Amino acid sequence: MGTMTTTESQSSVFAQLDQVSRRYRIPGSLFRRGGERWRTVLHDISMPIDAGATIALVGSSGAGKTTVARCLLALDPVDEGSVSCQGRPVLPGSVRQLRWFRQLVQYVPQDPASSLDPRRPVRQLVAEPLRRLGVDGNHAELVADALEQVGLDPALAARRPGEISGGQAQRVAIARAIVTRPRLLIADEPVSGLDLPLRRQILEVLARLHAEQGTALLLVSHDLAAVVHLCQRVIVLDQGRIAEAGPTTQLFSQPEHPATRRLLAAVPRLPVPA
Ligand SMILES: Nc1ncnc2c1ncn2[C@@H]1O[C@H](COP(=O)(O)OP(=O)(O)OP(=O)(O)O)[C@@H](O)[C@H]1O
Repeated sequence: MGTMTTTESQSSVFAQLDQVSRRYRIPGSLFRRGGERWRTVLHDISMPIDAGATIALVGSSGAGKTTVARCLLALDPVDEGSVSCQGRPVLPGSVRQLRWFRQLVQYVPQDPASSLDPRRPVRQLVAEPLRRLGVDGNHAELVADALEQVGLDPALAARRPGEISGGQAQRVAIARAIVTRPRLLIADEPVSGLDLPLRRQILEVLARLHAEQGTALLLVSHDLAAVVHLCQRVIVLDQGRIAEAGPTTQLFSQPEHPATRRLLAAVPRLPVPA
């Protein structure tokens, strides 16, 4: 690595967290003698994401996965370190300041179906990022294209969230996230709470997006089978630190860190080559 020039080492990195720490003030602690108390939930996280990569972020509940995603999305500020995309710093800011970044990096939040405004038809819900970010082009065509990519019947565009199924709503949320044609999609537990056939459908949508559009994926998931199916690399978080990271097959067949072993022990029949 030491022999790499700066240009070479940066050429394939699309976005990254560099030595990021994040902490929260412990509620009520303002009134304690001796000042405020803080709890650090991310410690020194460095995470380069190459263009077109498929990366899973795994770890037990509370390990810090969603916080990493929110820092990377500039939804949360970082207390130390930095976030960048295409070599430009990314700081929480106004829609106008972050317009370039929001077009490139999109998010499917946890439980996306509940984040859809029930009063609006699918067509408007999917078009919303185009309007908000002031994206040029024919919005109706971009919406139709996004709906097609997630395998939704164009006839659904006129319906409201209450008139579609849970799996369809999940796909609407993904369509809304990909309508700006992002280069990185961050999906937080996109298949949790879905039954097996729906899980497969959603994973296929994400796999196709990567295969056909070259979109990089960062998947936050407890579902290690989904991780094996979709992601080339895995990052294991444990108590706010990176415990272990590497290619999925290698990491899951020869886990070194106890946190990785614990995760694997909870899934007896993971389809990983020995
Ligand atoms: N707004 C907040 N204020 C204080 N503490 C927070 C806040 N958000 C998260 N935390 C704490 O940060 C830690 C990491 O939370 P985070 O949601 O990132 O974990 P996670 O790995 O995504 O968990 P899960 O798998 O349960 O979603 C947890 O201990 C959580 O309680």
